[in-house]
Amino acid sequence: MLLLTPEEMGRADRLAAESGIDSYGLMIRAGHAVSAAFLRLYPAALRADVLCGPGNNGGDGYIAAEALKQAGVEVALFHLGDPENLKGDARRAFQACSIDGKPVEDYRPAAGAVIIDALFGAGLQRPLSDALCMLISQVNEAAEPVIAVDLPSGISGLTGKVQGAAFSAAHTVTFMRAKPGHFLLPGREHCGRLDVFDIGIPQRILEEAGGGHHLNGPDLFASALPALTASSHKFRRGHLGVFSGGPSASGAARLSATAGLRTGAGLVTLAVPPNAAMVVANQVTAVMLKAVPDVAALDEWLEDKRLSAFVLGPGFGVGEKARAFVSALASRPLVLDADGISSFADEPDALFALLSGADPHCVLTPHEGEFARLFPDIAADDNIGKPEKARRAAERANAIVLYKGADTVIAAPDGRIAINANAPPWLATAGSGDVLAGIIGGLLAQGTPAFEAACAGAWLHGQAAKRAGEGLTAEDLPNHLPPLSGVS
Ligand SMILES: NC(=O)C1=CN([C@@H]2O[C@H](COP(=O)(O)OP(=O)(O)OC[C@H]3O[C@@H](n4cnc5c(N)ncnc54)[C@H](O)[C@@H]3O)[C@@H](O)[C@H]2O)[C@@H](O)CC1
Ligand SMILES: Nc1ncnc2c1ncn2[C@@H]1O[C@H](COP(=O)(O)OP(=O)(O)O)[C@@H](O)[C@H]1O
Ligand SMILES: [K+]
Repeated sequence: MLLLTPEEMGRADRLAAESGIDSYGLMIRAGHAVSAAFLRLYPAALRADVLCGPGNNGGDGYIAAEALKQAGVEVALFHLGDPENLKGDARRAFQACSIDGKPVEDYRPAAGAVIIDALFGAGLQRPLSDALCMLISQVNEAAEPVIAVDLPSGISGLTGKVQGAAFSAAHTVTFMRAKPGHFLLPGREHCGRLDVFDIGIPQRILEEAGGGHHLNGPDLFASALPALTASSHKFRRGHLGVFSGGPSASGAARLSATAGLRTGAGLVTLAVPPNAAMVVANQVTAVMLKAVPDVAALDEWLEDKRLSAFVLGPGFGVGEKARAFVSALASRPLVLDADGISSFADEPDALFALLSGADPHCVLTPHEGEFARLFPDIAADDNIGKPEKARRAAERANAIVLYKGADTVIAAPDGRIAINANAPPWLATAGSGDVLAGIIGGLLAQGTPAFEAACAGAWLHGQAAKRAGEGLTAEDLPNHLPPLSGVS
């Protein structure tokens, strides 16, 4: 699903105005969506406390306040700054509002009221003042429900970051399209339940204004998933190679291998150091085994062109052997995870050189610590959010970067960005990342392009976790993957 950044939403606004759409009409519909949400969600509320800011977010608030008054609700109105300074549509909305307001400095939360937060939305530009931070923390502590207009004030719609302080809303009402900040952390947690209302901007304008950011879901990858046909044969379903660590460190690679097989790879082979062969042989059945002691053996194995993708990293061990193996694998579809990433901490440029020059066919799957090892300067840049960090990393590495976390972001060197939001918190369990690497490897092996494989992998991983339920362990995940033929 297309997401719009605040800047893109502003562009959509301008394009809508240029095409003859009445911008005040948009504001009226936005304000009415907010008042309707209040009436639907809180029919027993004693009062609506509407807090209006100095821009169009405040304008939506004035429209909502008047509509609630007309519906018979007791409304208390508070404004930030002098409302006589309001401009454009917000000024018109203020003038059309028949409620006398007070300065927001006078506001004290009271029991039984529902707060409508119309202080700042897409136009938030800098951290909030100390006085506003204090007000917001009082409201959050009072724990009366907050309905946020567009975004909880204090949350950046671009990055999801808190600018000083932010309301913890029970509901957020936004318009036309959600923004990245609704799904990125900590923004997602401040939004409560998110409702997106259509206020009448045509789809073609939204598509012209936006394009980079998407919410991850089947619309991004379903058409690129492998489809089974009557003539399918295991050799046509791809052969995934997964590299294992030594005898005491093979569990992670076994998890990846099982996940790759469950995702539909026709064949999966665990490549093991010879001293791990017996241990691993005792643990696997459908997954095959091959002793690959060194790079010479790997080069020989790679002559088999039916091997169509690889996973390297889970439990592999950090060091020279990993770097040498990656060097041999760099031109093939590859998921580089965990130790495979950390092995390049001292020389990330060596990895980027290996991956440069071809169509991106490698998926890097760092968690926060691994990301900082490969991209220390990007990780340390506090001025940008997670999607931009992932995008810059993808561009630098010429690879798909799947930046893990509760708000996993997938980015491609060409600028495509997907934010994944279907993962339940119980996915934070040992070995779940190894399963994710295997799912993506299984898709790469079947010919799914790298960006789509990474997006599908993150989404399928989240769905499997939901289906397995709370208390799952990583071993449960492959058994709960949804059938690919049902993904649409
Ligand atoms: N298509 C759309 O996008 C529509 C948007 N509407 C509303 O318009 C809003 C965006 O309006 P604006 O662009 O006017 O932006 P906002 O109303 O979010 O905020 C802009 C105002 O806040 C001030 N400001 C920014 N950060 C501040 C800070 N930290 N401390 C104090 N003041 C600060 C700015 O100087 C400016 O006056 C949306 O969030 C939405 O609620 C609706 O009216 C309907 C249509
Ligand atoms: N709070 C959370 N909510 C949802 N998913 C999470 C959360 N924390 C981590 N995850 C996901 O769980 C997986 C953990 O992977 P990783 O950090 O590599 O752990 P491990 O090495 O133990 O497998 C990632 O896919 C990550 O996105
Ligand atoms: K708001």
